[in-house]
Amino acid sequence: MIEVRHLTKRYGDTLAVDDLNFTIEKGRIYGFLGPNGAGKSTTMNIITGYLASTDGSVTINGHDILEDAEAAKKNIGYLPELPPLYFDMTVKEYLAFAAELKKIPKAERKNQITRVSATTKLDAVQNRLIKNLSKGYRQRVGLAQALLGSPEILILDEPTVGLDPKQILEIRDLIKELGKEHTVILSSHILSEISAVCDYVLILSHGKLVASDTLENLTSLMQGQNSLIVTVKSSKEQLKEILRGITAVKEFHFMGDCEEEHCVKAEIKTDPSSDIRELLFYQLAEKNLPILAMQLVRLSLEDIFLELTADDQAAKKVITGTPSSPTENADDTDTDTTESDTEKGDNENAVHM
Ligand SMILES: Nc1ncnc2c1ncn2[C@@H]1O[C@H](COP(=O)(O)OP(=O)(O)OP(=O)(O)O)[C@@H](O)[C@H]1O
Repeated sequence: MIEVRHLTKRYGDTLAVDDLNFTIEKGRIYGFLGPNGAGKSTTMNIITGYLASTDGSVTINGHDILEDAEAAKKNIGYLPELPPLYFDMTVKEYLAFAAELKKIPKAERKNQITRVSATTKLDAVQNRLIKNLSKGYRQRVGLAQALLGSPEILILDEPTVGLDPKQILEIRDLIKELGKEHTVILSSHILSEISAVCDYVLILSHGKLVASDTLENLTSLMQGQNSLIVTVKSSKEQLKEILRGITAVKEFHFMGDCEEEHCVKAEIKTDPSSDIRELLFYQLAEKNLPILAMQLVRLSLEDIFLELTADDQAAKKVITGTPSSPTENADDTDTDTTESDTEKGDNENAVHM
């Protein structure tokens, strides 16, 4: 649907987009995520034909955005970070104006305006001046404008910036609805927004793509395994003996901050497909070793984002595509195979099975 190949953009000495390659497929909601200055807006402006690239190509449904701009742009509805609204127009006037600009045939304009107004719930404010609308409603007008011409793809640059919490939820729900009929690319630096709305995540850092995968795969790729933190009323030796007998346990280490007396706290890493909580409970119960706390830890998108966009990490880690290529993640894993009881740091006393 959209093919981005070797896309590069320089502003003078600033390399804003650095050899980007990715493909957008039909029917998904894509999250375009990255810290400020990562190159999200620049990439979106190039994909939508608002900005020329320094190098590389963007093809939309087979049409090159530079060589075949009109045909390519027909497939895209764009809501820029600052929507180009005319504040002295009413909603109805503005949508008529936008329909004309998009060269929608005159006979179809009225129907299309009625349709996009209903979708974005603008019916009640058709005759209001845009300057008198709330920011949430103005954003709906921007979305309605993007929907004119029934484009297959919607590109939304930070669509909830500056909205209040209620408006944010309304716009998110609207985007999810739109995702049923359109392929959506949504840029945001709000992680909860991407988690709540998107099926697929592209993470940019310093103009480079550092991750491209489903949210689910990203989590399991980054994590590689499940992590369980337990506090048990036992000695280290007793807990070690039990953990060594459970085949799904990949490694464990003792943590230094057990609050209770005569107890140990350990982090246990297991195969991602295994949940050892019940087995561990029964085995500890058999030995009369009470569990005081047990917590399954999963990586949040925030953890993944911070890891991938940390300056030194971005250069060396690239996660793309299927979950069957986790080797780039291997340097995450502590390969120390020696056993140690010292309680210095979390990874210094790791015991690998
Ligand atoms: N017109 C411009 N002239 C010079 N440098 C620019 C211009 N536009 C963007 N840049 C620079 O290019 C880099 C990428 O900017 P861009 O706006 O694409 O990032 P972004 O990820 O969208 O950030 P934000 O979330 O802050 O909008 C930044 O270093 C920015 O300062």
